[in-house]
Amino acid sequence: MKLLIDVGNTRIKWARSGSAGALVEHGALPHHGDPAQTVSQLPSGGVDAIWISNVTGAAHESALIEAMRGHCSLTPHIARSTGQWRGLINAYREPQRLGVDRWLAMIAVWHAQHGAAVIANAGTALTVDVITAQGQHRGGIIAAGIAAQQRAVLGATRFETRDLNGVHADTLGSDTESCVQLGAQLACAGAIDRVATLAETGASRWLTGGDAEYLHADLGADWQHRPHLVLEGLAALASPVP
Ligand SMILES: Nc1ncnc2c1ncn2[C@@H]1O[C@H](COP(=O)(O)OP(=O)(O)OP(=O)(O)O)[C@@H](O)[C@H]1O
Ligand SMILES: CC(C)(CO)[C@@H](O)C(=O)NCCC(=O)O
Repeated sequence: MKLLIDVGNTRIKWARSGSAGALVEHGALPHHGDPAQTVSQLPSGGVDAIWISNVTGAAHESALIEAMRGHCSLTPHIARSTGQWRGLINAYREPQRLGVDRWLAMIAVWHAQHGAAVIANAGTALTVDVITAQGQHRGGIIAAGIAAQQRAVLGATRFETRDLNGVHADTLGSDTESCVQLGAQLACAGAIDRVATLAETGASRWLTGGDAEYLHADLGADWQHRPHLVLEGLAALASPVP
């Protein structure tokens, strides 16, 4: 059994996968800035390999490796962005600078279907990437995610707001909180839609990340909500070459 771990800026998502690569169990935990401490809480029974995607930097990576050695007596494989993977070509001139979570989400989609695609990851940050039918990554965008959009507007202005938790706006806002909420939500949905116009006609559309479910309603039925794309990409990377 493999233990797959996606360390994001806010949360750790994890799953276990069997020999066929399917995810059989999964979960998510906030790490409060200390991912190494948090991974020590993950289930370790029956695990014979560990694969990690980490976007929190080199210092956390070293701590994560040590934590997993202590927790499972295994040295984890650390996923890296590379120039190509089984016909998928990275658009970055310096491929290793592409966030590994973006690369893994693209790998998951390319592994599932060799075709043109738009992949949006709505997490702490929002990223959207485009690949062609030939597997060429055209590039993408990085923007603030919904919560970061809200913090940005509240930090740059002086109006008073009440608690934004639990505020959901599905029509134009009629108080400060719903206006701020809808502004952040539509900034993300609008950016995703705009990037999608740059993709080939007929490109499949994929949505992942902690805010994906929430954005799905704004984006429409041609977007597939796949909550675990980064973990699916880790499972594909860990799979033997066919
Ligand atoms: N139970 C939850 N706890 C915390 N955030 C949640 C939860 N459910 C949904 N979210 C939303 O998910 C967002 C974080 O998404 P996700 O976990 O995909 O990000 P991340 O992987 O940590 O970030 P990134 O990939 O940008 O580094 C939060 O901003 C929040 O709006
Ligand atoms: C943009 C995030 C934070 C999204 O998780 C991550 O993919 C990352 O740290 N990327 C590195 C910068 C880049 O992708 O160009």
